[in-house]
Amino acid sequence: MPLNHLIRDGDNPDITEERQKATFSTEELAIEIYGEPLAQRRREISAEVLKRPELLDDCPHVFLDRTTKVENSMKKTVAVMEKGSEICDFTSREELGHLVCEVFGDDGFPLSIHFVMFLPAIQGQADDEQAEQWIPRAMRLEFIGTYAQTELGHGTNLRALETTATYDKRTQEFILHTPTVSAYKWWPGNLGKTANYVIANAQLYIDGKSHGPHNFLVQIRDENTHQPMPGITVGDIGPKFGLNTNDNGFLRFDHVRIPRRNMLMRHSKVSADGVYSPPVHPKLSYGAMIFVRATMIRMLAHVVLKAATIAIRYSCVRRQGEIKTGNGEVKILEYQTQQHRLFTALARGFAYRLVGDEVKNLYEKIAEEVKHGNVEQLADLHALLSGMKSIVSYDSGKAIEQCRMACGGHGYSHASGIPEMYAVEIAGCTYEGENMVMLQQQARYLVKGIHRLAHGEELSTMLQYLANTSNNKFRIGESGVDLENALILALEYIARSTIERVTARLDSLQNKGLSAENAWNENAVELTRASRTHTRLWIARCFRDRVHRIENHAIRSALTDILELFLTYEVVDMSQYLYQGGYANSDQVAQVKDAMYKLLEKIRPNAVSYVDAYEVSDTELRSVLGRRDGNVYDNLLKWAKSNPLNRTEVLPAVEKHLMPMMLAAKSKL
Ligand SMILES: CCCCCCCCC/C=C/C(=O)SCCNC(=O)CCNC(=O)[C@H](O)C(C)(C)COP(=O)(O)OP(=O)(O)OC[C@H]1O[C@@H](n2cnc3c(N)ncnc32)[C@H](O)[C@@H]1OP(=O)(O)O
Ligand SMILES: Cc1cc2nc3c(=O)[nH]c(=O)nc-3n(C[C@H](O)[C@H](O)[C@H](O)COP(=O)(O)OP(=O)(O)OC[C@H]3O[C@@H](n4cnc5c(N)ncnc54)[C@H](O)[C@@H]3O)c2cc1C
Repeated sequence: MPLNHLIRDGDNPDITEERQKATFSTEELAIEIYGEPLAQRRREISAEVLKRPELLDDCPHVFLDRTTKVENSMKKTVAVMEKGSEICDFTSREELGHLVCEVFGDDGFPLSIHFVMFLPAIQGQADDEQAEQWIPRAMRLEFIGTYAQTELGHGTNLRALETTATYDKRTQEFILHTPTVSAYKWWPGNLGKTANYVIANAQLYIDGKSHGPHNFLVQIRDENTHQPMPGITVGDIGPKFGLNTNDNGFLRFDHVRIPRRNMLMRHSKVSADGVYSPPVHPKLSYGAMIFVRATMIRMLAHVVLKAATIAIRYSCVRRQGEIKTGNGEVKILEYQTQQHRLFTALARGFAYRLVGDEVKNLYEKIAEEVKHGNVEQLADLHALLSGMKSIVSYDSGKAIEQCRMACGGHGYSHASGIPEMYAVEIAGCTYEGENMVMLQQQARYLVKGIHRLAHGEELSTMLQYLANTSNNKFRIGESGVDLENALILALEYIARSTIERVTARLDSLQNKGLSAENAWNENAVELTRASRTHTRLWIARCFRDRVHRIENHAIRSALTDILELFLTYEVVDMSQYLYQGGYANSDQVAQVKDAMYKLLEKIRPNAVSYVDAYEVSDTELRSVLGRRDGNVYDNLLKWAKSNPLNRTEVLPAVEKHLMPMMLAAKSKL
């Protein structure tokens, strides 16, 4: 009985051959990733979706124009709401998330920001009475909401947002106003044509005094007619690099009045007579961003694993060139270069996915404490998430792009599915805090860590490695030191030495009289590097600990290969830092590379089984190259023929423009 559960009759023999080579059970690995009940429920949900044409696309959605894409997703939203509860448990985020991926793919859908930001903002920042008033209605979808924070002129620097919310004691209302063009809200997802309500972030003014940005619930469209409310100007911002099914929008408030109790008042309050009570932590109104930064790690990893699924499966059915002349053309996955770009992407996908679970759990624990007023761990969480969202969004983007290029010309076609995945995923470098800015948020925390250490103060668990100054020599190959430990210690050294070096430079510039701000800006690139090395270490350690906890021996062994590949790749990628301070020599770095190349060979026979175990259905994958059955060429031809440009043999535009030109050219002879 083969260990890979996806073998079927009629599949491309080249892919069946791969599946027969599996050395671990793909079903058991799926259970390790998703947990037993969910792994099964995901399959059942996928099977149910296939039976319901109203949940499926009539044609590949990349052939549709934007208006039709938006309409299509609205139509499917209604079908999901009507029939979805027969298919999945709506109270389970995981089940619902899977259903959404099957039905909508990556490109957005009308309720995405309602569920990802609007509801979480209310859940975290509304007081109990407000939550009781708004959440049940929002959950029943009596209205749709979004999160409107970014403005035309400011997204990063929240303290400079221009929208105002001025308290009018006389009527006990806030007046929401957009004073300039640059103060238009710009970008919020599903704002353009869908949402009835927004959580608007605006500068709170009471008696002429500013209290900084706060969140307010504002109705922008009538619940019955969907017409903009008085004082509201709203619309879609136009096509984007990706996410074109999403109607990201613009919004202007013209002295819009809302009741006092529409300010979200769990943490900050304004009494009827205009007395302001500040929150226990000044950044609690940033809670919805913290939530998304925590959850986006897994979403981004999911996209990497989908791209890896496509490129690895395709690389087993694509034959091109010979390794040994006369022996016939090989599957392109036999090339070491192909394995290197794809298996490292696979390793990053698994690492980010499993570490993403840990981040989510940590977030949930700290969010619960914050809800009860304990903000002790908020700074640690903010620093961690600032680094995580930056590293995972950027390195996932690189991995997806490698998967795309590894598919050659067909990777450039939308038939591969990867261009859209890349366009959606890479937005993660920008939204929820532009990466360079977020890396610097984390760098502040790291620099503080070095200063605390110098003053003999206690460090948080996350930073304790900064005190390990005896780790100053690469121990690869030493007896009693296994590969994993040597690599983790090397990553610790890289992070510690980078953070120490940049902190020393900052301190020295300030000692010479430069202001703290200028010294910071002069070192900003190095500070972002310090953040990156720290976060990559944190991911590596967290991934290692997760793999070590696996009880099933065969699965632990399968994921240990992936872990070791991940660690060797990370160390090789950052090896220039190992030479600083003489930690390692070039022979030792060559040893790491050799270990990495051996791991590529070891992973090769299981490559298809690793991605099969991640279990993304063909419906969700929306890729001709990544089909489970490996029957790529016939289906590429079908896909091309179904393209609307091929509906007529002679395109009306050819008749109208080119033919007259050519006829005229002939008549001149
Ligand atoms: C895959 C398909 C998916 C598809 C799904 C797609 C969904 C996408 C939806 C996207 C939605 C959005 O983008 S919504 C909009 C998101 N916007 C953003 O993320 C804006 C980014 N900007 C910010 O977060 C802020 O402005 C930031 C850069 C942090 C600076 O804020 P401030 O100026 O207020 O604060 P600073 O002076 O820098 O910092 C003062 C102190 O506060 C701390 N601090 C700052 N933020 C903090 C926070 N959140 N929690 C705790 N502490 C915080 C700092 O560490 C400092 O600590 P000390 O050092 O100790 O003093
Ligand atoms: C797909 C997508 C969906 C979005 N959805 C929403 C949404 O639902 N709701 C919402 O409110 N917003 C949303 N946004 C907006 C998003 O949050 C912002 O675009 C993001 O926070 C970046 O801000 P910005 O556009 O002002 O970039 P800028 O801050 O203008 O960045 C431009 C450049 O300036 C640099 N820079 C800026 N400040 C600094 C600094 N202090 N130090 C160093 N460099 C700096 C940046 O690194 C970057 O290179 C979305 C954006 C996208 C792309």
